[in-house]
Amino acid sequence: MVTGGPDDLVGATDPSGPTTVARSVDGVDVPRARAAVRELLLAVGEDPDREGLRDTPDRVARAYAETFAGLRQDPTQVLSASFDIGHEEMVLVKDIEVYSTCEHHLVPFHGVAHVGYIPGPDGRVTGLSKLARLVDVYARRPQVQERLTAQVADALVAALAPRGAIVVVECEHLCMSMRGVRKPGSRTVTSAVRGQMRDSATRAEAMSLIIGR
Ligand SMILES: Nc1nc2c(ncn2[C@@H]2O[C@H](COP(=O)(O)OP(=O)(O)OP(=O)(O)O)[C@@H](O)[C@H]2O)c(=O)[nH]1
Ligand SMILES: [Zn+2]
Repeated sequence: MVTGGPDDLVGATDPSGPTTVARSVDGVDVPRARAAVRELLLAVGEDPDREGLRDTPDRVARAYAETFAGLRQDPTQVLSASFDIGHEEMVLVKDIEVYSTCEHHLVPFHGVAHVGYIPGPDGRVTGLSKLARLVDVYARRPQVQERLTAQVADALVAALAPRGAIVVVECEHLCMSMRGVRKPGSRTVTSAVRGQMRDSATRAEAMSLIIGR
């Protein structure tokens, strides 16, 4: 897994950016991203050389490296730290903040995720923070909410072999708020339910824990 920081710094001079140019940040080809952002600014009728925009292609390239860092992260590594505490009842972490990017418009969608599971017969659990990290791995990619929800549930099942798992994601999509149909405040709710969590009583228990604020 790649962590933060420039992978390679060269002292090159670029007419559209700062003197020291990061060639690659977290695996993102920065010169290429810079050139693309500059083109976009030109395409919408802006002047990328005016003072306020001069460093924008570089900033956006670095911001994208962070926004899409999940493309280069391995969810199995995130969940590798599991431990046996003999707990066989439901574990649920709710209201995990989600910031992701709609793959159709490349604008954010944001909200919360609730991630729960029932450990397998071995009582193996993972660290609570790892559930939030798992959400981030899949959120920091160009995404649709349904896939994000299913990927988190499936990664949990693959790594922990739990009896059951549930993931509920509630997000507002800025592509529906700030443009397009322009319906600010609408929230999309998606769920992925696996294994014993599909049983109606268990599912109802999980949902009541999620809904009960
Ligand atoms: N199912 C699903 N749809 C999404 C998600 N994010 C955005 N969308 C939708 O993707 C659709 C793309 O529709 P298109 O007709 O191809 O694009 P568009 O002309 O920009 O559509 P409008 O947003 O309606 O203006 C829109 O209906 C969006 O609301 C998501 O996570 N899941
Ligand atoms: Zn969108």
